[in-house]
Amino acid sequence: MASTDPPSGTSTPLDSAASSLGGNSLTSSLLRAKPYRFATQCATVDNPDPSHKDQHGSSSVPIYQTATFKGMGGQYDYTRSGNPTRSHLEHHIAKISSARHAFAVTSGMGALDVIFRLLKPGDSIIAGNDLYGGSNRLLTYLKVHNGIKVHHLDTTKPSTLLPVLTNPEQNVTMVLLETPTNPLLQIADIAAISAMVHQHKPEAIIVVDNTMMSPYLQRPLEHGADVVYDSGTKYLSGHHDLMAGVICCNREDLAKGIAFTINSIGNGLSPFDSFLLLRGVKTLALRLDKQQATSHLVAKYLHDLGFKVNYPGLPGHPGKEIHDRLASGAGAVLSFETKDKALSERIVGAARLWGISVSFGCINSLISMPCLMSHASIDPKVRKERNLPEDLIRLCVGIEDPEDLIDDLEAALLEAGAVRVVDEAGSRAKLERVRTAEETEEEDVEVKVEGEVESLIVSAPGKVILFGEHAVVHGITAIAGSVDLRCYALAESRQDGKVSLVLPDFDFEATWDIASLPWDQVTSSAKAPRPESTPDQSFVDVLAQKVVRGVDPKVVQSEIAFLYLYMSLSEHKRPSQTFTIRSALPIGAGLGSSAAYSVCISSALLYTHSHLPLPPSTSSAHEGRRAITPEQANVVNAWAFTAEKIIHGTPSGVDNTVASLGGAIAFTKAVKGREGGLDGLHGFKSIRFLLTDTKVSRDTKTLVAGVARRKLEEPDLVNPILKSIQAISDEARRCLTDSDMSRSTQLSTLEKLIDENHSHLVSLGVGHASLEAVKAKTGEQPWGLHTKLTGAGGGGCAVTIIPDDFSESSLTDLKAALADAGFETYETSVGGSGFGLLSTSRNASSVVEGEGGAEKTVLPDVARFRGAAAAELAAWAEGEKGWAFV
Ligand SMILES: N[C@@H](CCSC[C@H](N)C(=O)O)C(=O)O
Repeated sequence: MASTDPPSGTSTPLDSAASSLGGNSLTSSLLRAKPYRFATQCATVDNPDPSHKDQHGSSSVPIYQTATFKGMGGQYDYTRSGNPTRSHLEHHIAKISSARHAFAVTSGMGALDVIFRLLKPGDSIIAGNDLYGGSNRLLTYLKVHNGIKVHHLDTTKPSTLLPVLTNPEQNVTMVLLETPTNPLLQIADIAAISAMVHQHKPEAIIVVDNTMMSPYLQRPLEHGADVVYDSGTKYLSGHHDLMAGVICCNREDLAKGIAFTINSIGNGLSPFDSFLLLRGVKTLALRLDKQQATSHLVAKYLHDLGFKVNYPGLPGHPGKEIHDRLASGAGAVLSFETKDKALSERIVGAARLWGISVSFGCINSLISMPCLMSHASIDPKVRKERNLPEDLIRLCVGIEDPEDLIDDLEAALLEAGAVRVVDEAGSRAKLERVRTAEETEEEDVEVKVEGEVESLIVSAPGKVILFGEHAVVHGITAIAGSVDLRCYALAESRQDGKVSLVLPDFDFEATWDIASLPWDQVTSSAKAPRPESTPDQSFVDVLAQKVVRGVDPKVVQSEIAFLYLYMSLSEHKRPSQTFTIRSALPIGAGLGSSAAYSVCISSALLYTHSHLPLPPSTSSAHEGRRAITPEQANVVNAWAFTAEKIIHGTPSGVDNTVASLGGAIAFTKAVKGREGGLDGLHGFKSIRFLLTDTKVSRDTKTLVAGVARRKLEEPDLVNPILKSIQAISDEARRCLTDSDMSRSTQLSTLEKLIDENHSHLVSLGVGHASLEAVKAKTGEQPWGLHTKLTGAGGGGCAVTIIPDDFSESSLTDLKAALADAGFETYETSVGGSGFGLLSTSRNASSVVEGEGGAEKTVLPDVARFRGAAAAELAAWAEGEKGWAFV
């Protein structure tokens, strides 16, 4: 193993004496202090031990072709444990890889095996679903023989890792990334994934296979990875005349473990191969520059002919933006599809200059079919599941003349019948790709176009604060629960390059040209997988100033939140969609309508933009409960919180959490160094409430500020009230979660707490005559019910608990009496499901028994959804089967 000190000529700070010199000396000192560029670093091999001089001054590192070393207590004793030629190589590799430690072993797979030995039985590893066949084979071995759980996930979408990462039953200790992947050249955001993994699983190690890029183009340790390995057989050596693997890391503990394994199993690189590899590395930059330049030409050539080409250097590559951030070039491997396996075989067979061979990185150009060669060890069924096309051709571009390479490829394409000549004039005949018979057939029947996304309906509940409003601002616990008045969003795909937001309840509709949206404003902080804790204000400002169409401030905020999430979650697909959003919740009545809206847009976008996998479809409402995992709900909640922040500035997070997760929660805000927290209250049966909207509008900000001012001016009055409210919330929490408490005791306890909390709120100055009127009416005989204001007070809504045995006729009478007094009532229950999802696609919609027992697929009645009055939406949703809920 080798550890690096700053390489000579790389970063020596100017000493003070030099800086005091003038003229030539200063200029020369400055020049000497400049770090060497990569190509120079490659070509200059420093001695790992600067005090050691070769006795003959050899220009090239000698091959210490010896198994043993004489004497005792010296640096080397046995070549398995260490060898001077290998040390030189390892030192050199560490230097060019931004690494403190480097190790050279006998192959790339040998390197991965050494790294995998950091795992223990019971550990889980996350790896990509597009990865080198040999890595897949070794992972399968670990799964079958070593008790290690392996999760193959789509690493191009970091959010898909979250459910496994945050699952307490999965002890994820390693995440293995390839980027670009082999053979589909897909991009994984090393920086985003490393940050996410380190946040959720600080003990997990991010390992990156950097073979495709080599340290010249990408140095993953600089982006947060913990361990990087390369098959040295490829670009590092460059000539396909040796097998080698290298491992780099910065962490001492990992370096120790790796060194121990290499010495124990004895797969350190031999002296002769170390010499050869060191020689190859010297020309790495030179070779790759040439290979990469030609790769761009070849990729463009194939793309222009009409083939689907995978190469991150092509403008339309879906991961290009991320790749350009991580790496300084697209590399020299590309793959393309012909849509016909036999045709691909003919092309490969017809190539002459392109040698049919596995591997890549050689100065000679190679052509291969991954499914028959490098990835043949992956079960064909698994290859199919992972969308690895059997017809895929991989090209590894060498240093030959680009014209010769393109000529040879063109000849092979023509001979195989993959292209035909359409115009022979000019120095190069004009060709076009011949569509396969299957493709032409498919085009006739295929209705789904590329870029189309799933259409679906989502819904999210509103919330009611049962206890602790206002006091929550001052660090007192609030208890809030979901209400079964919900917001609904229908997301439909279209194909005209436009996106629409339709809010029928506001009589609002806007359509934007997707291409004309300000995409340059979507900074990495605003992007998936997880939103930043604060929305990007300059992005919000641009949307507000240049893009939104509405006039009503509520509509404007909803538009901005929608566009912010749509653009942040679009990544490169930018799908054409229409979002129609309806709400059964009264707007601005303190029932969390904006949070329900935020959860609807967040979930609809996360699912239709494939950041989250759709839950399995279900045929009954009951089966759908808990079909959406809490991990997915947390991702939805995080983006909904961003939308809430855009709409409200600094919301507490209670509303969106209840709208995402459902049930009830106890929320305590962190105040003055005291820790806050948010706990789900589990195990209580939903409770019926009557919500009464007084229709008296009020300004929440003014009411909150009023309580704060009173607290400052009259601390002796306000502080004891806050203390009592804390006691009320504590008792409510115990009562709601005590499974031994009888239902009647539970309800009567809540009634008592409702009365107490209401009188405290009145003392805090947030009562209102209209609320007192509701309280008095509901408390009258024969009803005798208990009511409190909910939310900001000063008008808005009151909440009345309805005992289980309260008769329907009494309820009808009460509602009529309240309506006569000018109030609007909503019957609801508290503590139901969080957000729900109903797929409208052909495959995932519900299947019911039709005439004669035959099964038929029933699509949701979207026309009814659009046309129903707000009060009828719940009945419409009830009638639709196949909902999945949190
Ligand atoms: N028969 C070998 C195939 C090696 S493929 C080598 C290389 N990593 C590539 O992607 O071409 C095996 O089964 O491992």
